[in-house]
Amino acid sequence: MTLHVVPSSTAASPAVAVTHLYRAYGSRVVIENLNLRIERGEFVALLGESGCGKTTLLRALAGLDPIDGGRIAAPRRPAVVFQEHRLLPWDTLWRNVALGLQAADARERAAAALAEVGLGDRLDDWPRNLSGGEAQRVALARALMQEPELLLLDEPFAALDALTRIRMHHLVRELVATHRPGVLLVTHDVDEAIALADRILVMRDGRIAFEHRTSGHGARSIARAELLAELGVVASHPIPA
Ligand SMILES: Nc1ncnc2c1ncn2[C@@H]1O[C@H](COP(=O)(O)OP(=O)(O)OP(=O)(O)O)[C@@H](O)[C@H]1O
Repeated sequence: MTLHVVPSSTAASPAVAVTHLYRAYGSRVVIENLNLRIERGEFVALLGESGCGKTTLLRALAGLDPIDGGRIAAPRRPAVVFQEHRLLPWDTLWRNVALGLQAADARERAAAALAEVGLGDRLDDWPRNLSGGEAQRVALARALMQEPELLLLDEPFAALDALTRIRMHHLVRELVATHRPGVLLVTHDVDEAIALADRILVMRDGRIAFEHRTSGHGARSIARAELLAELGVVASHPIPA
């Protein structure tokens, strides 16, 4: 438990640079010599079998867990959106988004962030009145308030119904195009990764074992087959088209 997230300096620096990362729980090594660089404005998705260490990596990048070796260089503390919204039930939506910000314009800034996610008319509403999709919109607004250089998304759409998930995909693409943070999305959904990411990583044996750059629709079906094979999902009975 030695090194941790250290600030990186120049404007040209990436959203995050990870070198030789190592993390173990007792004798169980989960991350070993992992290297990863995400540029600002770049959308990266991380796939991998259950238990391969995706959440462990994300929590280390977020500064929520210690690391046992290597280096994580980030210009600023990353913002995180989890699968569950983690809103405070006793605070109104704008106060949840403002995160205790004491500035005189805190309400105004929270209102702008909520407007960006389509909830500009719900400032004084309460988390209990939100649908699952709306709650995740508020969680995204709260993350954007931090003006992150790196946005970490830990399966934020997994609990949503299919249509809401597609709407959220459009929204998150828009927000990333506007604010240009680097993004790391942990997901189990190969199609979600293909729909959203510029670059898809597969984690295995504690490191990044495979990398795919998405480019245009023609390449997407190839990418899907390739990614499923990397994830060890091989159809013994191909589904007819
Ligand atoms: N606090 C902990 N103490 C001990 N072992 C842990 C702890 N957290 C995670 N692990 C172990 O580390 C490994 C990686 O877990 P992690 O949650 O990072 O995997 P994951 O890829 O995110 O899995 P999933 O896709 O199922 O969420 C697992 O074997 C898990 O049991």
